[in-house]
Amino acid sequence: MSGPRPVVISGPSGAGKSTLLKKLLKDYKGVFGFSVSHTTRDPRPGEVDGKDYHFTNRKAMQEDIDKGEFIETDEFSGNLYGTSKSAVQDVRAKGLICILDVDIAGVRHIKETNLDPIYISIQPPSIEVLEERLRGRATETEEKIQSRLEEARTDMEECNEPGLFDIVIVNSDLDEAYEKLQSVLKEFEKNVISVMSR
Ligand SMILES: Nc1ncnc2c1ncn2[C@@H]1O[C@H](COP(=O)(O)OP(=O)(O)OP(=O)(O)O)[C@@H](O)[C@H]1O
Ligand SMILES: Nc1nc2c(ncn2[C@@H]2O[C@H](COP(=O)(O)O)[C@@H](O)[C@H]2O)c(=O)[nH]1
Repeated sequence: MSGPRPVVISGPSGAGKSTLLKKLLKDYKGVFGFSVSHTTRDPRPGEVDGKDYHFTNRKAMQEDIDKGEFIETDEFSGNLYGTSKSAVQDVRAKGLICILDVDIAGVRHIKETNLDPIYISIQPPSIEVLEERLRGRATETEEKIQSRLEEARTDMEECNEPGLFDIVIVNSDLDEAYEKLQSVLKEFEKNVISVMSR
């Protein structure tokens, strides 16, 4: 694919990916665009269909998967998630750098495609802090918190696997993590340095 390299952001649920991405997308309007994933989970209060996710059901999503409309999909904590080809194309058609937020299985699936993105993992400082953040967000049932923590343990172990990520950013202090994210993007996306530095 031509154009600037997309950016894949991954990391445990609750590590702070959306918080960092929302800030980046707001601060760099006209530079980055978000690939809106599909999911079968219910919307959280404040989430907007078509902006945060394309909220769907399993039958409809499976039909679209069978038609070959997805780059990658994964089952995460009891729900299906996936990146459609059109989600990425829509962003790229606008000339924006496409940002994808996917779990670690999604990272592995994308590695088998020709997308050729930059891979960034956002990690929490510890599983205890992650649990506090997930509980503090107050969006999950106890059962879902436990399932997300289980997925997180695997993610935290696997994120340092050689060659899997270009960079792992530990999100302890939000401002520091955001600084690091910006500097990593400026380094990798040399063609947009001037735009980002304005
Ligand atoms: N550095 C930080 N310090 C303290 N709290 C943080 C920090 N970063 C994020 N948070 C808070 O942690 C919670 C989880 O953050 P966020 O929703 O961005 O995580 P996420 O990685 O996008 O999770 P998910 O994958 O489930 O969407 C939010 O309530 C957010 O405000
Ligand atoms: N493989 C994919 N994973 C995705 C996609 N969109 C989001 N995600 C990941 O799901 C979990 C949970 O997200 P939440 O919004 O329910 O908290 C998180 O790790 C996301 O990164 C996708 O299209 N493909």
